[in-house]
Amino acid sequence: MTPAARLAAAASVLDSIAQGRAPAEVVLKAWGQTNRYAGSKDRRAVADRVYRVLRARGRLVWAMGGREDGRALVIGSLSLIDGLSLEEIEALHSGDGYGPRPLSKQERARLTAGEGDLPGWVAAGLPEFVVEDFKTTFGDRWTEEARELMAPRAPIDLRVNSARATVDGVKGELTAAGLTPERTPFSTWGLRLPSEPPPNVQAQDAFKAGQIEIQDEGSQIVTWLAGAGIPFTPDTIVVDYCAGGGGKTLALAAQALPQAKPGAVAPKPAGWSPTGGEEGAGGKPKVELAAGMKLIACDVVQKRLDNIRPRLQRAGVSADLRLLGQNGGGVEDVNGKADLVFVDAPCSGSGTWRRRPEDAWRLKTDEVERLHALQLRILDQAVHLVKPGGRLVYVTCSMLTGENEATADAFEAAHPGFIPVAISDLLSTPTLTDAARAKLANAASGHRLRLSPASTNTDGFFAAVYERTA
Ligand SMILES: C[S@@+](CC[C@H](N)C(=O)[O-])C[C@H]1O[C@@H](n2cnc3c(N)ncnc32)[C@H](O)[C@@H]1O
Repeated sequence: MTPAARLAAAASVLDSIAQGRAPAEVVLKAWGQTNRYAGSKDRRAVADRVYRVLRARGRLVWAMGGREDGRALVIGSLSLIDGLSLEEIEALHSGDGYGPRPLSKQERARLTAGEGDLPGWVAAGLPEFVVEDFKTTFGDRWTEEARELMAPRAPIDLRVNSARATVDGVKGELTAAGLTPERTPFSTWGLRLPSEPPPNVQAQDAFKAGQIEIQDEGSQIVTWLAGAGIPFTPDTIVVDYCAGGGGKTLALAAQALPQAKPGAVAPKPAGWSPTGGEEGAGGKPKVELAAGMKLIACDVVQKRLDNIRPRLQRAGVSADLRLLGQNGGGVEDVNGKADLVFVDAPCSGSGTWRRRPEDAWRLKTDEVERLHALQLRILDQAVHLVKPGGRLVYVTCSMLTGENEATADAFEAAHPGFIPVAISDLLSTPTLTDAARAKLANAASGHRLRLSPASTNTDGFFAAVYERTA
């Protein structure tokens, strides 16, 4: 493909992203599959342009006079991001071959007009209502938080399944496979890979053998805090109330598993083979949860629960998967019995915008209000499961007050029987490093904690921890 044809392709992919709800990654993959003439370098170039545009979208829309179509955004990006002159941009828009048609008079005028004084939210690259929220939450730090939230090249974090392997063992294995893993600073079971070149984690033997899962360190941290100090015995009941893809279900389970010894050869699931084999389908897990610890993973979407099953098998753990009704029906037998109820509530996902910048422009204020109401409804249902003296943990991967502090405030007002548990009381868990203890003790506000790309180099997370008193 010519450079011009790649630009035309990027514009059309951007239009498809804007018209639907699918992640940019999925749209790009579909484009590659239907345009077989595009080689790997073409696909890389198109993806690179698309992501550069998505990260700078606010500024580009502003520069192009409010136009939001892919063509306008690509033209704007050539000027504002690549720094090309008008002549160079015109040369790429000759209309020849599969390249984009020549610039219109208006487009030329926009490119020569200059940016002028940008409003703060445009410069920050986030929707206006988000910037207002950030100013209130982060004060002077808001620009740094905004910049890092939309910054490219978020690392790929792995959680080592400590029942199957040691962190150093996996680190050595991945290094031998040509990757460059480093230990994560805060999770003792974490490894971090650079995002470039993109590592194919699923192709690694360690992944196929259930030794690693892709999980952001922030997600690991909130799960470690949730499980901190919970005595995992045969009578312990842990409920992952919004299990979704099962990432935190697996991490909750991992805390109850006996750990692999350093230097030990990691056990592989039955049926495991280096090519993937059938470990997910037929493999009988060799490692079981600490005898009898009961893990219940719930969701309102059956397909999500179905997708957890092979992950559980690969990791060698078991869980009771329960489909909930919208009113929370389906777990009545657990009422008042759970030691830990983990509510990783549906949210805007704004904590992951560095990985999915397209979502920033899809979010509207009324959606945040809808999510806030849903989060409260889910918490109202989940509280019934917690036993007296048991723990409730509310988590989001959101950066927004409306889904974090506002939801926690409303929950606390409605449920005085749930008292705050200070984050500082949970930091001694061996799954956190000393660096984490120092950092999180500072970052916490009593029983509430925020993590973010700028403050902890993780995705954005919020956690609030409670104990049921009566
Ligand atoms: C943020 S996701 C969970 C992600 C998951 N914990 C993980 O780590 O992969 C929220 C999940 O809550 C589920 N959900 C939505 N409404 C619910 C409800 N009323 N009760 C329980 N789960 C619900 C959604 O289907 C979604 O899978």
